[in-house]
Parts: sequence; C-alpha cells; structure tokens
Amino acid sequence: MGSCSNDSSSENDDPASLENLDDELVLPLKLMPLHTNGWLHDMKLSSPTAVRVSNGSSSGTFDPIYRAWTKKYPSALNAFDHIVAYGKGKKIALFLDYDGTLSPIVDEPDNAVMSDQMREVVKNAALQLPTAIISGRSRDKVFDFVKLTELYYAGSHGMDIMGPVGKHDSATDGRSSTNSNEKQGEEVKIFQAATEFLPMIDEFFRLLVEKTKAIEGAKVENNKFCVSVHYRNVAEKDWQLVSQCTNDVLKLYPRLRLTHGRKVLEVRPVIDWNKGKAVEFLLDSLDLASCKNALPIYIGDDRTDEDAFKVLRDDKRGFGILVSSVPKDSHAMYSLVDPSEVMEFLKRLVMWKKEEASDSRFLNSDRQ
Ligand SMILES: O=P(O)(O)OC[C@H]1O[C@H](O[C@H]2O[C@H](CO)[C@@H](O)[C@H](O)[C@H]2O)[C@H](O)[C@@H](O)[C@@H]1O
Repeated sequence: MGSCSNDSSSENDDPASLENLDDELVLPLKLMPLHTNGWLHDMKLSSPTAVRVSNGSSSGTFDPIYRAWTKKYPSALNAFDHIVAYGKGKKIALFLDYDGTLSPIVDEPDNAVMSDQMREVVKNAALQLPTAIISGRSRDKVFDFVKLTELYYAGSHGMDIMGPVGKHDSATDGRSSTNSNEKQGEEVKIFQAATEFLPMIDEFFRLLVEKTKAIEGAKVENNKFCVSVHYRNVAEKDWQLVSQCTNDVLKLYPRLRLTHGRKVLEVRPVIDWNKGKAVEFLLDSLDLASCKNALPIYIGDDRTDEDAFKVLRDDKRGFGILVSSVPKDSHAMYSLVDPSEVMEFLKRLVMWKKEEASDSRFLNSDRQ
C-alpha cells in the first residue's frame, strides 16, 4: 500500500491537503514519553492521576499545563471545522478504540460497559461512515460490549479482523484470509494474523494465571491472540512482583513479547502486526487506501493506538485523535479529554455528514 505523502496525486497547494499541516509546533513541556526505561517505571507512568482539565462539562479546559499541551494537540472539538474540511467530497473512515475511548476506564475490566447513549451515537456514525472498532480485547468480547452489527471489528490489537470483502489483499503481508457470513446479511472477511500462536497463548495464559494467583488484585485476561496482565487493583508495593512473574513466564516463550497499556501489561506474538497494520488492512479492504478519496480518522487513548496514529501521521493520510485528560507525547494530531468528548465529536461528525449528503443531493437536483 503506497504512502499518501508519496502519492503523485497529492496537491500541495490545496489548503485542505494534509501535506500542508503544520506539525512543527514546539511544546515547552516535559511530557510523559512514549517509551521509558524499565518496566516498573513504565508501570508507574501507565495511568497517572489525571490533572483536572475540565469543569465537569467537556467545554472548559482550565489547567494551564493541559492548555499548553493542546497547542500541540488541539482539541478535535475546537478544530472540528478544520478536520472536516479535509473530508469534504471524500469518504471518511472511522476507527475507534474501545476501552478509555468508547467506555470510561473502570477498575474491573469485565464491567467496562458502553452506555446506551454512546451505542446509539456509534450506530448512527456507522450508518453514515464505514466504522471499525480496533481493540486489545478479543473480538468476541468487544462485540459483546458493543453489540452493533453495523460495524467492523478488529480484536487482539488488530490480530483478529472481521472486515469487508474488498478487492485487494495487499495489506495482509502474504497471510491468508477467509470469507464468512458473521455480519448479518453481509459477507465479511476474517483475517487472523497470528493463528499459529493460539496454543502458545493459551499455554502462556494458564501458566501466568497459576503464577500470579497469590498476588492480590492481579488479573490475567485471555484476549485470544494476546494476554492482558492487569495490575490496576494490585497494591503498588506488589507491582514489581506482577512484572517479575510476567517476565519469568515470558522467558519460556521467546516468540512472545511484552508491551504496556493503562495499568496493564500486554503479551502478544512477536509478529509485525499491530493496530496500524489493521487500519491499513481495513482501508485496503474498503477500497479507501488512497488519500484522494478517503480521510481516515482514528480515535484512541492508549499506547497501542500509537501504531495507528503513526501510520496516519507518517503517510499524511488522515487524523489521529488522542483521548487523554493528561498531557502526554503522541503521534496523534488532535486530542479529546474523555469518552464524553468522543461522543460529542461523533455526534457532530454524523450531523456534518448528513448535511454534506443533503447539500450534494440539492446541488445535483439543481443541475438537472
Ligand atoms: O484497545 P482497547 O480497547 O483500549 O483495550 C485495551 C485494554 O483494555 C482493557 O483494559 C483497560 O480497561 C479496563 C476497563 O476500563 C481497565 O480496568 C484496565 O486497567 C485498562 O488497562 C482490557 O481489559 C484489556 O484486555 C485491553 O487490552
């Protein structure tokens, strides 16, 4: 799949061209880095106490540090008109992370339900725009929370995709996909990048459950192609132990590797596949790989979403929007404070899309 920045069709003098984005803004802040030294240090940084940024509504951002940060990552609500200007006449493809984006972070992972209001908004978005949820959870689990058949789903950090049956397969890195009828009334493509790792992941999961069972509050979650090791409910003095146990078991599996999320260690296959690759795969399947006709928007809150932000930023292909109530470094271009702002953004996007569609119907009927 070609990068949009190298696409000879990109128009550099078009004010709405992504080539013209000013990403040179300098941020005079010490931000939480994307990568740090040492697991324990990372564990402490992974979900810091929020600096209060909003006055309870999603409109006012009063914390001066946060405000300075939004100079580099402007609010996607404030920049809404600017964002949709790039989408005019194009198909906007929407990619949404689940935890921390569509549902607020809660202590117990099984309770991370999505509100009915958010479900309605996401459904309306999916009726207007091709929409996919890309989550670290298993595909089945995220579907159980979202319960919408109008969407595409990518579980296990993009390693298990249910996407549209497209013309191309160039984004699969030679791996195969199968067609299925999982989505009501529509044939879909199931693409699983790491099937050979399933027995290994299961074995790793069972060993780690056993190894951590004495650590109060630790929870090991099987997400099919990856394993999450939660320490949100573990006393800070035992975080080192969680890290130690995970790394001890990991040593037995050189083909698995460790990444880090919000108070969670994530164990996954070493393969070169991530949420960014999943976005490329889905864009390709949707026939939206060219930035001439498509504007992808990815909204996410976690480090694993950075791979997707990076793909969109590096290729000058679309926009990443980071959901965060604390300043942190990111490959995203815009920010939203929390899931309630995500909901607001999606509502506005749906309204804008409907208006755009009716304007173009009006123009067409005028011409006849
Ligand atoms: O890619 P995502 O959809 O954001 O999934 C990432 C992980 O999300 C879940 O854990 C996070 O949310 C929990 C519920 O709010 C919270 O308790 C936990 O501390 C967070 O890390 C999920 O449980 C993990 O399996 C996902 O990998």
